[in-house]
Amino acid sequence: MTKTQVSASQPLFACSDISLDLGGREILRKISLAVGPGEVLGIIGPNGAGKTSLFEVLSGRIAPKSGTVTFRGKDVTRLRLHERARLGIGRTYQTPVVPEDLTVGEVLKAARQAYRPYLTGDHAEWGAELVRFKIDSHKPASRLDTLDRRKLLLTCLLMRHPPLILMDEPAAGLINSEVDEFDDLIRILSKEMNVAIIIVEHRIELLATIADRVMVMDAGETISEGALDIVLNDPRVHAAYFENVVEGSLDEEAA
Ligand SMILES: Nc1ncnc2c1ncn2[C@@H]1O[C@H](COP(=O)(O)OP(=O)(O)OP(=O)(O)O)[C@@H](O)[C@H]1O
Repeated sequence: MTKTQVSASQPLFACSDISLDLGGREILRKISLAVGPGEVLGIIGPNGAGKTSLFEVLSGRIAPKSGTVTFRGKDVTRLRLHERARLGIGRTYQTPVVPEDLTVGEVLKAARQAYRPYLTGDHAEWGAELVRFKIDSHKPASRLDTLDRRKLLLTCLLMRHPPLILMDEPAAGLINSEVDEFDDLIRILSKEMNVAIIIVEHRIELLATIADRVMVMDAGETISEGALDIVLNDPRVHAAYFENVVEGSLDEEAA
């Protein structure tokens, strides 16, 4: 049985007909998706397409106007962010915001104690090792650079072995050598540790190596979905990009 068949018959995580209004505007319209264990779904789309708003709904930060979100067959649409996090729905953000007043050790301790029963220091060390984060317990989190902020937050996430991670542009703000390290980690999580990943990512070359499927959004709707090479040749995808970004950039990225 292929991963696609698994996600179609028995998804780990899914949403169905999600619609969302914000500020009196329709932001999302009838979005549906599903992923199975270890499957990677890439989400692309021009600026303002609704990708981050969809993550707000999937992670539980914003309730949709209509539609359902399910995890392991259970309806979690009305569960809040921390309740979904406890179930194993992890999320990373475009901007890695850390608690400015806490030290690295205090952040890790708070993350361990957010779960019942409490996670141990071993769990934290395991997560840190996985992302190659050198724990300096007394260092204020506010003094970490972008890479280490991302690593600290991922350590907090990974220490509880989430079966699903929603990643919103995980390499934003990193320099090239740091990006490579992160891309390797994403591969390990999905391909070796069977973590399902839904990733908003503009870099076509990364999606070409990690994504099992890609979904393209524009103006709050899904306009194409399937294998990367298929969606990149979809006339609707070209139309969406050519109307929104510098002409030819999608072709250049795909080349
Ligand atoms: N709180 C809000 N109130 C009103 N409109 C909002 C709100 N948050 C987002 N929007 C609008 O929703 C639309 C989708 O925004 P969103 O950030 O989800 O898009 P995106 O695809 O993630 O874009 P980008 O690639 O630039 O991050 C945009 O037009 C944005 O202005």
